Amino acid sequence: MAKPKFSENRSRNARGRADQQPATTLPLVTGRVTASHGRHFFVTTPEGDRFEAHRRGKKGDVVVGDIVRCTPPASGVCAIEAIEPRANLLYRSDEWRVKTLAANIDLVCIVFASRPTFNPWFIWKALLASHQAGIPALVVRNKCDLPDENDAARKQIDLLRSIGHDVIEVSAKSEPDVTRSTLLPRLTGKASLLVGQSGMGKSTILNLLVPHAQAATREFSEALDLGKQTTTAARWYDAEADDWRGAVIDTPGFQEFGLAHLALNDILRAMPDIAAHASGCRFFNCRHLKEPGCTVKAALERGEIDPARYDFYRAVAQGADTLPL
Ligand SMILES: Nc1nc2c(ncn2[C@@H]2O[C@H](COP(=O)(O)OP(=O)(O)OP(=O)(O)O)[C@@H](O)[C@H]2O)c(=O)[nH]1
Ligand SMILES: [Zn+2]
Repeated sequence: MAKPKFSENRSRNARGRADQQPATTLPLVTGRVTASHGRHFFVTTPEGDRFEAHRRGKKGDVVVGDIVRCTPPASGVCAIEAIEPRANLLYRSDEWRVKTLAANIDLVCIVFASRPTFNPWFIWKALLASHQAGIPALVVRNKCDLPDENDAARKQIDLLRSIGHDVIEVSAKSEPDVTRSTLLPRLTGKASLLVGQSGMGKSTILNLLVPHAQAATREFSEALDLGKQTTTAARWYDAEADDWRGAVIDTPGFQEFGLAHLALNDILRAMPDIAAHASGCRFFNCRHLKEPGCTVKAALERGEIDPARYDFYRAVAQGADTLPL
């Protein structure tokens, strides 16, 4: 997994500012942020101890997956003093703004199924966001036991594979053992973030991989007195089963990936089916939207680009920065 430098107690994140200096002289405890709700966090140490944490100074900068240094817990609660540098950071967004989703992820698993009807844009957005964050992605088609009306799932898999994405097909509920043995070789030793539209089978897959996940969720809700309230933050579950080690990060109530931070170059790099036609445009900084003499538009008109993919490209590119290629 991209790494918990648990034993290190360095101060390179403290940046020498007074408000970031530890308020205690006792040695700091290092751990992983495994859950969050507003300004409350759960930090888990490498020994498996878990305690509630608050960010010193009430900064909104802690995200699930962070390795943090905390004051030794008093009555089960500690203060997060510093965040270790992150290997990567994924974003999500809602209607109003872009927010962080999770840090230090090794693999993004994008789950979809033929029922309920999936939205290809969700998959494509997740692929863009993963690519931009520099994290490999694995597309998981679940519920293969259900009929695939109009072959929508099959066509999607063919498209994704044709542009170089890794896709596996499972039936988490009807074939749990096969699903587990298909997933484990890909997930072992990694921190894998599960994303998917509601009802695609994320929870079923999570419970298959980390059987204690439900109990851990209950414990978290009780400790923070959340009741039935759901949270939009991710949750990190360490798996220490006999047959595998790794972590699975669940994203309940997940809405959208934040793509507002993407530049045109990022989008094209993550869409090779569009980028393949993006050489020879009349303008060197062509955005392949309305410019005359555009080779992407010409390829679209010749039927060499999937119109649905171009529509998606256009929607995302219209919100992107204009950087010359
Ligand atoms: N037929 C079939 N049903 C499945 C499969 N996997 C999950 N389901 C069912 O699909 C429904 C939704 O599964 P969940 O695991 O709750 O889906 P989710 O993605 O976690 O949904 P949210 O909690 O809303 O985000 C449940 O009724 C599952 O039993 C499968 O492989 N085949
Ligand atoms: Zn162009």
